[in-house]
Parts: sequence; structure tokens; C-alpha cells
Amino acid sequence: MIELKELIKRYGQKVVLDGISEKIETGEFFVILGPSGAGKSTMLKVIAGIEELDKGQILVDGKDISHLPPEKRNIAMVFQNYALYPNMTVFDNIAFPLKMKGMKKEEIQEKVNRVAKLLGIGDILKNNVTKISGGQQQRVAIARAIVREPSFYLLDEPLSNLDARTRFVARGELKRIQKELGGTFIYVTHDQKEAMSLADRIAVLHLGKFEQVGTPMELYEYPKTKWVGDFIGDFLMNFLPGNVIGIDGVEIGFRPEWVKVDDGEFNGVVNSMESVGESTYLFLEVKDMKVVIAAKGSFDVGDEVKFGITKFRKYKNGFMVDER
Ligand SMILES: Nc1ncnc2c1ncn2[C@@H]1O[C@H](COP(=O)(O)OP(=O)(O)OP(=O)(O)O)[C@@H](O)[C@H]1O
Repeated sequence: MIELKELIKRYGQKVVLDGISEKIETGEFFVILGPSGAGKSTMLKVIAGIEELDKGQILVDGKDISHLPPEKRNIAMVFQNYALYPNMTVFDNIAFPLKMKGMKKEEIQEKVNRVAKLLGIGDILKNNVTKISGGQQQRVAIARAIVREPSFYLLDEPLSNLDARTRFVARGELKRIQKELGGTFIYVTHDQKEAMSLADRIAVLHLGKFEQVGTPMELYEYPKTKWVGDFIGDFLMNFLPGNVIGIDGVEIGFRPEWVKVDDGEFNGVVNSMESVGESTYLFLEVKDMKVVIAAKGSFDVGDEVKFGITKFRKYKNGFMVDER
């Protein structure tokens, strides 16, 4: 288990991490999600020991590693801009950290082969790394990081250099690799879709704090704040004054899917729309309010659509006030 205790990190006057505490279970795929500049990379750097904490402790299985140098922390890191050694083969790239450790040739051979097989790059081990695809390079970088069999893995947007389709495949593979390794992954991204598809749990980093930590489903179903509601999900969450459904003193928040169409107390006019899979998301003007709802069927701009809200959460001052 990795335990983060009241982590504080400042750059000059700027407080980037403002007292973060969380326990990450062994074998968990834990994703830190936040917008650009939220402090995600900083978080990984303090865990890795590349940046020093101003305050707080990091415990791994009860042992305080906060003051250990990076090389003593037994952590693998995969960065967005992974640097492979360009004049070497795939094999030599992966073998490099083991050679540095002075490991025997046969042992290196065996470990590299095993990891290469796990990542599906066993047949390109003799290729020069400059002569393989971006997706393959990515896997070599991951292989090089995991070949040392560290106790946990820090990944900083490792898939961001891949095109959309390769990224989709790579996500599935990464999840498979993580389960096979049984490793603890701390994975950083600004992409909520990626977070939702990979994570056992997501921590939403905002204003130096974990604003909410939960399973992808929990975050989608019960966003603790309006900000999380907007940040999670393919579309903004709808927020309306509660009195539109007869509840005073609160705002109500509902997902585009939490409606029934062609039936209900609201009437909207279609401003624009976007098709995603089998659903069409309709951007409606409802009196002077804007609402997005998910519908099935065909629609045109200017159509009038009737709908009712089937599920909602209540918010006061930006915070959810529903009992869970
Ligand atoms: N070495 C540094 N010195 C001073 N300020 C820094 C340093 N590194 C990062 N910062 C600042 O700290 C804040 C957090 O940066 P960080 O790179 O952790 O964000 P991030 O969430 O990873 O962003 P992105 O998604 O854009 O990579 C930013 O405002 C950044 O400008």
C-alpha cells in the first residue's frame, strides 16, 4: 500500500499540492485526473523523489520513503516524452537498466524476453528503435520501465503521443499488463475518458487538493461538486435552479442521459446536436436556459423536443447536498 500523508509542495509562492492524503492499495490502477497545470506531474515527481516535498510523508507498506533518493525508491516511471536510446536495438534498450545493475547475461536475456512477450514486442527485439512505429516505441519504453520489477509504477500521460485509434488499443493493453504484473499503477492524465476507461479509482486534482476520489461510476453518478460534474463526462453536466422542478434553495444537476424524451414538463428547441454511437446529444434552449440531453432518433435544428428529468443531484454553493 502507498500512503500519501498531507503532501505539500510549493514552487515559490505558488502552492501546487495543498495537503493531499490518500491510500492507494497494492494492485490498484489509480488515476490522477486534472486539467493542465493542476499539479499532476508534480505529484508524480514528489512520489518518485525527483522533487522534494515541503511537507508530508509518503509511506510504502508502512515504510517512510519521503527522504530516499529516487534510485532507492524502487519505482518505475514512464513519461509522456519517453527517451529511448536511438542507436540501440529494442533488446538493448530494454536490457539497459539491468546491465546497469550488473545482472548476468542469461538472466537479462530471460527477463527481457518475458517482458517483451508480455508487451507483444518479442518479434522486434533486434530492430533499431528508430525503425519501429510510435506505438511500438511506447511499448519499448514501458518494457524498459517494468523490466526491473519495481514495486510500483508511475505513468505520466504515457499514451498522449499516440493517435486516437492506437491509443484506444494501448489502453486495453495497459490494463491487461497491469493486471498480469499485479502492480500498483499511479497514472496521470488530463483526459477524463482515458481515466474512466483505465481506473479502478480516480482522484480528481483541483486547486491543489483531491476534490473527489472514487470509482469512475461514483464520480459519474455522484459528483461531489459542480466542478467535478462538469469535468467528468463527455458533455457538461446540466445545472438548473431547483425551482424548475419545485425545489427551492438548491440547484439541480443532471447528466444528459438522466432524462426521458417526448414526455415530461420541459420544452426545448434544438440549437445544435452531436451524434455519438447510438445516441444523439441535443443542445437545447429551454426558455433562457441551455440544456444538453441524450436522445435516440433523428432530429433537426429548430425542432421542439419535450423531455422530463428522471434523475438529478442537489447542489448548494457548488457542493452536492444529497445523502448517499
Ligand atoms: N520547476 C517548477 N518551478 C516553478 N513552477 C513549476 C515548476 N514545475 C511546475 N510548476 C508549476 O506548477 C504547476 C503545476 O505543474 P504540473 O506540471 O505539475 O501540472 P500538470 O497538472 O502536470 O499539467 P499538464 O497537464 O499541463 O502537464 C503549474 O502552474 C506549473 O507552472
